[in-house]
Amino acid sequence: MSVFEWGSAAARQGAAAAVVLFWLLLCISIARAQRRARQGVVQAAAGSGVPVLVAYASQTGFAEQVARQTADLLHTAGVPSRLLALSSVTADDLAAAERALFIVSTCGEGDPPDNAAAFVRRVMTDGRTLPNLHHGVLALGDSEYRHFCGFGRSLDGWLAGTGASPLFERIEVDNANEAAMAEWHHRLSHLAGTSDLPDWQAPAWEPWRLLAREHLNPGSAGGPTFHLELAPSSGVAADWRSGDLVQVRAPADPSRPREYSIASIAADGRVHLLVRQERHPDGSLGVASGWLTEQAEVGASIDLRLRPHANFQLGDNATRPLILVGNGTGLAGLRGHLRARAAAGAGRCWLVFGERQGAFDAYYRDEIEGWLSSGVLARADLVFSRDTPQKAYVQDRLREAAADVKAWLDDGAAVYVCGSLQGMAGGVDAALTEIAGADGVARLMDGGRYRRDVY
Ligand SMILES: Cc1cc2nc3c(=O)[nH]c(=O)nc-3n(C[C@H](O)[C@H](O)[C@H](O)COP(=O)(O)O)c2cc1C
Repeated sequence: MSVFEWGSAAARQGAAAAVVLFWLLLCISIARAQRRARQGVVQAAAGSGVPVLVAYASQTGFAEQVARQTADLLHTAGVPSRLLALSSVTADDLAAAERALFIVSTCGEGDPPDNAAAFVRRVMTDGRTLPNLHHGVLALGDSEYRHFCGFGRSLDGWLAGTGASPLFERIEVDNANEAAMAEWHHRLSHLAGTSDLPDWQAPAWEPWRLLAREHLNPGSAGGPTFHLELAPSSGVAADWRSGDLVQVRAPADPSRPREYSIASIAADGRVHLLVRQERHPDGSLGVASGWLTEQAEVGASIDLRLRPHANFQLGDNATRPLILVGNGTGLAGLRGHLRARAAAGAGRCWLVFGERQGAFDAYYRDEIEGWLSSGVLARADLVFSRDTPQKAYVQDRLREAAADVKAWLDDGAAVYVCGSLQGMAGGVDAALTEIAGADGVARLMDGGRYRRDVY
């Protein structure tokens, strides 16, 4: 073997050893990186003991119900969680959380629910980055609206901009669609590290009996409006708070339940509803309103379930003065509160109600007059738009009575608005903003003194 050959063999062996060493180092570093990545995923899934933040923004209670059930399921699987209304989530909460689930609906026209307004104003403009946060978004909506899941989408976009990492792609739920809810359940199982979570339980439908129905406005220029009374067929007393809703399942379209505000209190023993009969341009009846007001006979069995509506209950406002504002069938939710106040015998109330013609559309007139004489109502303004040459609406009456509205608010009154989203809710909001200022309205909203059930 020549020196050259020996040298060349040694060089070859050295080179081979270097390649093997390099390859070994590469393998070790790949294995470490994979282990780190695996740990990261496992940590994001199983967590490090920091509770999972479950935040909800809900207008009529569905998102809140799903959020509660989500927190319960995580708890069952041994994953600690912290359930908060989005309105009370701060930027610090998000910075401290490692994992957060957002369950948010959309209302108005692609807008956030009222109880998300403070979060949008304070946190979504904070400019903070959240690189340590892993998040999941369940966006609840209804594809019949133009801005489907508008708020869920903008929240998700904002989270992406903060540098937070999605645990999974945003799930959009169209009108409580079961497949999307099953997907959410699947994601929760993954997050909890178990395939064994109890099933997702939609609240059960109960048979109720239609006991009475009265047409309240024959001769009106508006659609026929009915007072209905229902009781559980089981005979077992049902329980709810004033402000709550019912969902009704009509036989012609069981997949799309419709919601109605309850116009009575549990002590009445019956759910009262105020239902306008809808008619489509082709003359056909609305599916649920037609069923309730015409097709179902008195005595018929109606599938119904009660739905708590925390945003519209009296809650902390139980003894505050109340300004109750609404139009049309929105009187239902306000009547529930007035009956609750009559039963409790506490607090001043002022009703501002709008409809078309006093001669036909003054629903529950005797009861309202009774409340005025017994003192349950300190004041009632019934505003009939077609009775005066200058059409006037509830928002106009609030403006005319601005000094009194201000005095009531200064006395700590809460404002409850029930009825049409189109026209009325925006008009009332604008009038209140003129009277109390934008900051004043924001303070009312943040303090839970401005509640809306609008549709
Ligand atoms: C007045 C009103 C406005 C709504 N606007 C929208 C909308 O713009 N886009 C949408 O996807 N869903 C819209 N929805 C549907 C709700 O987001 C959907 O019913 C959701 O399940 C309600 O959840 P919540 O009870 O937690 O508020 C609206 C519902 C109501 C009552």
